[in-house]
Amino acid sequence: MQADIVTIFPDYFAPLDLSLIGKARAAGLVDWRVHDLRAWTHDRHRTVDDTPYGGGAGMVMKPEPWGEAFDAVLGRADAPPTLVVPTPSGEPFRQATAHEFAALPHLLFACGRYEGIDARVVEHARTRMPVREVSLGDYVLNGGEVAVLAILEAVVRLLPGVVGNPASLVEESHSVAGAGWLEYPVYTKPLSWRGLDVPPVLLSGHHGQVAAWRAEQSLERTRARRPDLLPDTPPAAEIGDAELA
Ligand SMILES: COc1cccc(Cn2ccc3ccc(-c4cc(N)[nH]n4)cc32)c1
Repeated sequence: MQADIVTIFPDYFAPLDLSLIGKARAAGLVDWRVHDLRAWTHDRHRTVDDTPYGGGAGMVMKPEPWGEAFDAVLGRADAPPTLVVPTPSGEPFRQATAHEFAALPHLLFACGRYEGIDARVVEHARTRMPVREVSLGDYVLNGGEVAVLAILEAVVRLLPGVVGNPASLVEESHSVAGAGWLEYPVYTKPLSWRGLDVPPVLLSGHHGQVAAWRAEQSLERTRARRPDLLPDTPPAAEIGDAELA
């Protein structure tokens, strides 16, 4: 997979060379290039923003540098990349989205700042490449860089050969392979820690009983914390009331 990242804060992506994602790059499983948007400015102050038409607080990112940055990336690409634009108004980025992105050969990430990017940038981009505007959640960041770091980690770890034990990708929370329930609690040595013991079932050696316990734990957690993932099951509090009734 090839990823191009356009940002006014290229140093944000230095951490990518650490950890698993860095190893994936060294193994040739993914390559990314970080581009400073200001490379496509032509004024003395390397201006990337201006005041919003229609008034309002803050500044908006000018379209010209973005257009030239995309021209440069497209000009070097054999086929158009998919443009990924983090924004509070995007479609929710979920595990299923990560799987979709992991199947794509080339991603181009646009990291906005200020109050966002002039809308014509995405409008024009749609005439020459697929575009996905994605939100990481219902909260507002100051820019797209943190979102791209999260998206890249979620996507690259799904690439074949990146994660040591592919089986560990199957049981995960929100995994599309599983029921999409939340992760069950995990334990390791010591057996007892500060008066807290490992659940005995996990020491039983009965794989069926362990699997059943883990499924129940996942379901219980999902009901309590994410009833939205079980659309036809009311939240735990209501279940308690119903059982008491
Ligand atoms: C565009 O509308 C905005 C309204 C108020 C602030 C900002 C700040 N901002 C600039 C670029 C940018 C890119 C992504 C995000 C973002 C994504 C998620 N899930 N939360 N926040 C926020 C961004 C933008």
